[in-house]
This record gives sequence, structure tokens and C-alpha cells, in this order.
Amino acid sequence: MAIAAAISLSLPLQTRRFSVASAAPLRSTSSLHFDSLRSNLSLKNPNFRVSASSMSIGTADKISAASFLDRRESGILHFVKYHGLGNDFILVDNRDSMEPRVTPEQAVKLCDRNFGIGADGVIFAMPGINGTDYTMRIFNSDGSEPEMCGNGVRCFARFIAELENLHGKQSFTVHTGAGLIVPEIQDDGKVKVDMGEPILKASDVPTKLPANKDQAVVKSDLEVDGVTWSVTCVSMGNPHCVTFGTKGSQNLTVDELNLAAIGPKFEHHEMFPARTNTEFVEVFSRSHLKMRVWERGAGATLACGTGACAVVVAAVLEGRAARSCTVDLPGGPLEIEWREDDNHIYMTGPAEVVFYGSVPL
Ligand SMILES: N[C@@H](CCC[C@H](N)C(=O)O)C(=O)O
Repeated sequence: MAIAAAISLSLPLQTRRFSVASAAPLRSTSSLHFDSLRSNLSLKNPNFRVSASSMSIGTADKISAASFLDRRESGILHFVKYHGLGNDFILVDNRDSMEPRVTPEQAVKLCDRNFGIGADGVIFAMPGINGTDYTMRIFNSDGSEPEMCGNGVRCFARFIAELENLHGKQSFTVHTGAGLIVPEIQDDGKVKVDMGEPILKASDVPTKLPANKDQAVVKSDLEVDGVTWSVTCVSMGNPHCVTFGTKGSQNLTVDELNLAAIGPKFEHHEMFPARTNTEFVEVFSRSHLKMRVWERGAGATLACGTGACAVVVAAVLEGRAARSCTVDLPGGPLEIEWREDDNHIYMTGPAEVVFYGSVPL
């Protein structure tokens, strides 16, 4: 279900007033509709206020995504907010330029859940390079720029399908900091993504932990705050540290973890020169895993696509799971397959519109 909002924005500091009726995704039939949501919103205005007077179920007006985003008033950013299993992003149509329309500092403000739109990151749809159809760039909610985002690229695929007539084509190529990524929109609306090959060489992850299996770091000891964790390091273009628990312990119960306390200690650990995303994993069976994630640059999120891929790679390398798994995340499940024939990882999951909106920059 998509949530569509009718948003009235008044901009007291700039004495500008306009209203935006946000649109449902073109293919949606009915949606949760925020009626009379009125807000005073300005990213330049620290006194950001929102109040909702009523909420009802209804069929949202159908506005073309392309025409909505095509408005080019200067100083105004039109965006669509999407989520993939609760990992949420502000999608920006940047197809006319290789220069992001939002700076890292503005991204931090836009992502703020109290004073901004609220998101885990800002994603830019840009012209393709090196023969690809598109380029995807992303800023984390702390303003840093990661190489890749798995849930983000599923949202990106749905965003492109809304913006452009793909002439029945369901798949296209995307250049990212992690190389070539190929999403494919399935008939059920889910997106299956060829995420490429995992990188296991320690110095390329990167981690300073010494390699202990070929060039990889598998089931290695990592001391965090006086506790020895057992970790496997995997890059999906971006770095991941995967743990199934502390050294010699039984299966982890991930719901019991104090993620906010332990997560930052992994993220900023001296063994990870580019910081790291960290996945804490519980094994239900050889094809069913559960994880919680602390993301580099975003903190605890409801899902991480690259993280789920890294988890399956680590589980296979540690002999805990088969190559095809369902990975449960706080926001829902992802299907992950690490194929033996091409060494590529395939991730399948949903991507949904949350709302359309506009903000002054
Ligand atoms: N949530 C994303 C990963 C986003 C990037 C990450 N925070 C990083 O800095 O590497 C996903 O779904 O993969």
C-alpha cells in the first residue's frame, strides 16, 4: 500500500506560499490518504511544525510522476519518498546533470526525522556513464557518500519506471560506486537485482584484520569494548562486518542486542579504515536467517539490502547456510541467492512510494 499525502507548505521565512497535492504511484489503485495535512516547512526555518488534522482511506488523485518532478522552480526541490522494507529514501530526478541537486549538508537536513522530510538517505537518478542506462548516487543521512545501496537501487528502479516510458523493458543497467548493477522489475512489482560479485580480499573490503582464508577474513576475532566477537568481512561495493555472535557462544538472539550501544563501536572500529556496516545474525535454518543492522552513516535502519547479501555470503563461507536464503530484517524479508555459476548475488524484494513532496532548498 502506498501512502499519499496532500501537503500544504507555507514558507514564512521566504514569504512564498504554494501547495502540492502529492500523487499515488501511477499503478496504485487505492491508498492511505492524509487529508488536510498542513505544515509549516522550511529547511532554513528551525521552527519546523507539522500537524495532521485527519487521516482517511481513499483513492488518491493520479498525477503523473514525470510532470510533477518536471517542475523546475528555482530553489525548490521536488522529490518522491520511497522505502524498501522501511529503509527509506528521498529520490531526486537528476537526469539532466552529473552534479547532485542537493549538497551533503542539505541531505543531512532533508533526512532529519524531526526537522526535515525524514529518510535514511538521498538518492540521485543521473545520466548513465560507461555505456550504462543510468547512474545512481546516494548520500547517507550523515552526509557521507556510500558506494552502493541495495534497498535504494530497488527504489531507484521503481522511480525510473515512473519517470520514463521503458517501452515494456523491465530491466536496465545502473552505474554505481560498486560498479554495474542490474535491477529487473518483476510482474508482481518486486524488484530483483543482480548485485554483482562480493569482494572478499581483506584490503579491498577494506579491513585491517588479517586474512585467514585465502585472502578473506572469515570467522576472525574482533575485540569490541572488551568482548571478542567472531566476524566475517564482505564488501558489496560497500563494507560489511557480519557476526553470528561472540567467540565460542551459541546462536545469537538478535532481539536482545543493544544495537545503539554496540553498533557505533563496530562502525568506528580501527580495523575498518572506511568505517563499516555491521550485521548481527541469528540462524533459524540453512535457508532462513534473521538480521539486525547498524549502518555506516545512518545508524540502525529497518533493512539493508547490501547487508542481507553480505550476510548470506558470510553464512556460506562459515558453513552455516545454503546459497539461497530468506533473510528476515526488522522491515520484512528479502530473498537472497549467491549463485555458484556466475558468483553473482541476486536480491529480490519490494520498493514502494511513500509520498511526493516539495521543499525549499
Ligand atoms: N541501506 C543500504 C546501504 C546504504 C549505504 C550504507 N549506509 C553505507 O554507508 O555503506 C542498503 O540497502 O544496502
